[in-house]
Amino acid sequence: MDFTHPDTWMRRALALAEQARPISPPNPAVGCVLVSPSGELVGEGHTQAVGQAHAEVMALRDAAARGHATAGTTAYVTLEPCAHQGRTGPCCDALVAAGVTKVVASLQDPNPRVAGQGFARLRAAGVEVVVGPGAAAARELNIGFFSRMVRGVPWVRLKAAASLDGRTALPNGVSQWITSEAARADGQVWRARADVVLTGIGTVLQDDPMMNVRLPDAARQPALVIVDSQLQTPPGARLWGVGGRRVIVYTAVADPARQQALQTLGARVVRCADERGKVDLATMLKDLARHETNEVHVEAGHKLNGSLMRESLVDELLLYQAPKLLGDGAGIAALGSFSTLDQAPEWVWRDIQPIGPDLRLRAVMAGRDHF
Ligand SMILES: NC(=O)C1=CN([C@@H]2O[C@H](COP(=O)(O)OP(=O)(O)OC[C@H]3O[C@@H](n4cnc5c(N)ncnc54)[C@H](OP(=O)(O)O)[C@@H]3O)[C@@H](O)[C@H]2O)C=CC1
Ligand SMILES: Nc1c(N[C@@H]2O[C@H](COP(=O)(O)O)[C@@H](O)[C@H]2O)[nH]c(=O)[nH]c1=O
Repeated sequence: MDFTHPDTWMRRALALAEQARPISPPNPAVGCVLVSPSGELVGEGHTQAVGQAHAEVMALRDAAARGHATAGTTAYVTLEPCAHQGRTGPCCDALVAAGVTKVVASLQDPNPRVAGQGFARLRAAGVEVVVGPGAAAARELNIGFFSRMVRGVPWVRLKAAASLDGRTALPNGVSQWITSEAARADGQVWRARADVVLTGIGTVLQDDPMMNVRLPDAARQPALVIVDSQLQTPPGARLWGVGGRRVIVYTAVADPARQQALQTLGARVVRCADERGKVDLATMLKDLARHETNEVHVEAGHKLNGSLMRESLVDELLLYQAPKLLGDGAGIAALGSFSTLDQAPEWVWRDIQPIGPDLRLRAVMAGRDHF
C-alpha cells in the first residue's frame, strides 16, 4: 500500500469502519485515521458499541497511547464528525481541541436534524474540510442507517435460495436444502450484518427454523421478527431455544391468551393489521425503524416475499441459485400475474459471484439507492 496517497488513508479508514459494523448498530459504522503533516500514521480507531466512543475519539485516544502529537494532523473519517451532544460528546470539538487542521470526510451525516452541523462547526474553528473521498463505500457500509435516517424505514434485503428454474420449495413444502453448505454459510454472514431477520409463519410452521447467526465470532444476534397474523407461532418451535436475542411477533388479531403465551416466552407482540386481516407490512417496517432497526434480512416463503414485493418494500435481492431444475413448486415471490412486461419492476445487478457450486446474485431495485 502507498501510505503517502490520501486515498490510501481513506481506504484504511473504511477498513476500520468495516470492523465496526458488527458492534456499532444502531449507530453507523465509522472509521477514522489521523495523519501527521509528514504523512505518518498518528492514530486510528472505529466506532464502539452504542453509548461508547465514536471513531474520532478512538483515533485521538490511540494517538495519545502511542505518544504521538495530534496538532496539525489531518483526520480521514468515513462520516461527518458529529457536532451534537448525543450519547457521547461532540467529535468535532474533540478534533478541534486536539489541533486537527484538516478533515477529509466521505459523507455528510444523513440525519436531517444534524446534517452539515459538524462540517460548519469545524470550518468555523478554522479547520479545512474536504467531503467526498470514499463516499460510495461508506454509504454502502451504512446503507441501513442512511435508509432509516432519510426514509424512516430500514433497508430491506430479501434473501432466497432457489433452483435454476426459480423454485424455492417443492410442491410438498420441502426446501432443505436447495443450495450448498457454502452458500448457506455465506447466508449466515448476511444474517449477521442485519439488525432483524424477518420471516413468515408459513416458514416457521413448515421448516421449524432457528433463524439465528451461528458464526463462531458473531458479535451479536439479530432480532427475529415473525409475521404471523393469527398468532400461530408454536411455543415448542426451535426458534425459542436461541438465547440472547429479541423475538417480535407482528399480528393482525387481538387474542390475549395467545399473546400472553408468546410474551411468556419472551416475545414482544405487536398488533398491526391491514384491511385484509393480514399484518400491515409497511407499518411494521416503520415501527421497526422507530425501534432503531437499520437493516432487515428477509428469509421467508413466496407468500410473504410476494406481499413485500407487491408493496415495493424490498430494496435488495440476495439470491443464491443452485444448478438444479426442480420442476413444480413455489417461486421466489408470489407476485400474481402481470399482463404487460413493463409491470414487472426493474432490478439492477450489483454483483454476481460463485459460492461453492452455486451462484450468489445481488440486485437493487432500480432507483432505490438514490435517497
Ligand atoms: N428456499 C428459500 O429460500 C426459502 C424457502 N422457504 C419455503 O417456503 C415455504 C413457506 O412459504 P409460505 O407459506 O409462503 O411462507 P411465508 O414465510 O411466506 O409465510 C406466509 C404467511 O405469512 C403470513 N402473513 C401475514 N401477513 C402477511 C402479509 N401481509 N402478506 C403475506 N403473508 C402474510 C400469512 O399467514 P397468516 O395469515 O396466518 O399470518 C402467510 O400465509 C416452505 O416450504 C419453506 O420451506 C421459506 C423460506 C426461504
Ligand atoms: N432451503 C434453503 C434455505 N432456507 C432458509 O433457511 C431457513 C433455515 O434456517 P436455519 O434453521 O437457521 O438453518 C429456512 O427456514 C429458510 O428460510 N436457505 C438456504 O440458504 N438454502 C436453502 O436451500
